[in-house]
Amino acid sequence: MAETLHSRRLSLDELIVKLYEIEGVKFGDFKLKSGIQSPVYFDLRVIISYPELMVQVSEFLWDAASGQTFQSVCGVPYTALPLATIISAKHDLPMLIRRKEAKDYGTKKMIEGHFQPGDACLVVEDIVTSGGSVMETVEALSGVGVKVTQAVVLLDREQGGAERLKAMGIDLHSVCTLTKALEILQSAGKLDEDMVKRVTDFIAANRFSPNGNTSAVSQSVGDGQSPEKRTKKGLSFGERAQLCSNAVSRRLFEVMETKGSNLVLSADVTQSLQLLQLVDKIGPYVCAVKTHVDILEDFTPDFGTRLTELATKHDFLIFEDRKFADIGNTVSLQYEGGMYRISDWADIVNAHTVPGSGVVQGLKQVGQPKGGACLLIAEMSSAGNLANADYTKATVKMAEDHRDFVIGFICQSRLTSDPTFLHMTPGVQLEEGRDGLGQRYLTPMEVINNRGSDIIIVGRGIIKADNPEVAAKQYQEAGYSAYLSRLS
Ligand SMILES: O=c1ccn([C@@H]2O[C@H](COP(=O)(O)O)[C@@H](O)[C@H]2O)c(=O)[nH]1
Repeated sequence: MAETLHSRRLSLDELIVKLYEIEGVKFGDFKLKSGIQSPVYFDLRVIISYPELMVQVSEFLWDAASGQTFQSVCGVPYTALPLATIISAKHDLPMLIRRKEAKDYGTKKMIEGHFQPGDACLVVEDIVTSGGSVMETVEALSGVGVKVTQAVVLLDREQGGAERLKAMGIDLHSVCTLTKALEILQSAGKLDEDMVKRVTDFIAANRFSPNGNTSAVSQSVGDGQSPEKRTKKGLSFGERAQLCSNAVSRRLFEVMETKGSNLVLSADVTQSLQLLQLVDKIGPYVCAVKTHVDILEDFTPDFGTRLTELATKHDFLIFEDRKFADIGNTVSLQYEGGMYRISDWADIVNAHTVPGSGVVQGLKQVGQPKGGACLLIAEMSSAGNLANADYTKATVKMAEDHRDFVIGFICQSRLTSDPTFLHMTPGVQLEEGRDGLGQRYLTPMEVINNRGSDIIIVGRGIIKADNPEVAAKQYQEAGYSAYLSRLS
């Protein structure tokens, strides 16, 4: 009878060669999601077709995490889910599953499985690059009170992920590093010296800093520029998506990149049907739709579901501009309950910071388990508003202190160089000007290119146009070309 993998533990060298043979790792020229050209590409999803190999990988992972104590194990979806399942079954360690969906309607939870608050959980991942996916899972677990201080990965690409996780208090144990894998594959005659050098150079030039700051991310390969020049131009929305540990900001950046839109429609109309019809027309041009649900004269409980269906149809996020501004307990009730049940359908809400950080804590308690996120109002567009420089600075600090739930700002200019924070600016029209009630308008070019914001929020410039769809297209183009000119 042929020897099966079950009958004998593979050595690390054998494991890496096997992964190469099943094309879990490939060498050549690959365009990554971020647009970067890479000489190496990992697709460890293929291991699900090799059950015996999956068992071997799981045992390596288990050994790499040995010596730690956990009450549960949780795989980063999707590739690491079967690996965590095998560890759970073989070592009688209860498993938790993190739902990958950023949103949760109704009763579904973000974390499935039984646990006690304060339980320690081992997070399992197949590959770590920036550490973003591990952090996403850690945050979902932390949101329900499960502690994570240890994570284990099959392959560490050595691009700064371990350091970023360390900065968040998580020790990353790896079965193999990319350097070691290259060494093994070269000795096994699978790679020549030239390819090993190409990959090593690529990794050295593409590292993430522990805090994800733009200045420390050098993406010099692929466009022939020096890291310094590239840094000055800033990162693309796609590159910033990869740095986000919050699922909502990551998704928003991805939608912006994919749809070529940094336009948010402010759907300030007073009839539900009018709003839904408007959104159905404008949906293709926007990355998010902003609502003021309390101005609807005919609100019914199915409003959220209908808007959510349109969000799925046109691939945008929903931002309820509720501007919470009360003590934590009250805002948590306002967010979750009442007749609007905002936390059931809005991906993003926002808050004034005047009550202090309790407002964020109250919102986080409700929103985080449901996959929601929050923007802080750091500056306003209206004439004579009281948000002075100190207030704005304190707001930025509050966002930094709650970066697991706060994803950015409502503001009039860029407030921080941290590429994971989103900057959204209202008070935008194609011509500068004012309305009769103190609203001040800047142009997309001024807001995005000159002031460094990311997103334009446009209401009446679209809604009151003769043809809102044509206007939305114009704003989409104006906003996105201002962003592209900032990058070039
Ligand atoms: O500082 C702020 C904060 C929020 N808004 C909101 O944005 C829209 C702007 O609508 P326009 O018709 O484009 O003027 C509106 O919903 C405001 O509540 C803001 O304008 N300024």
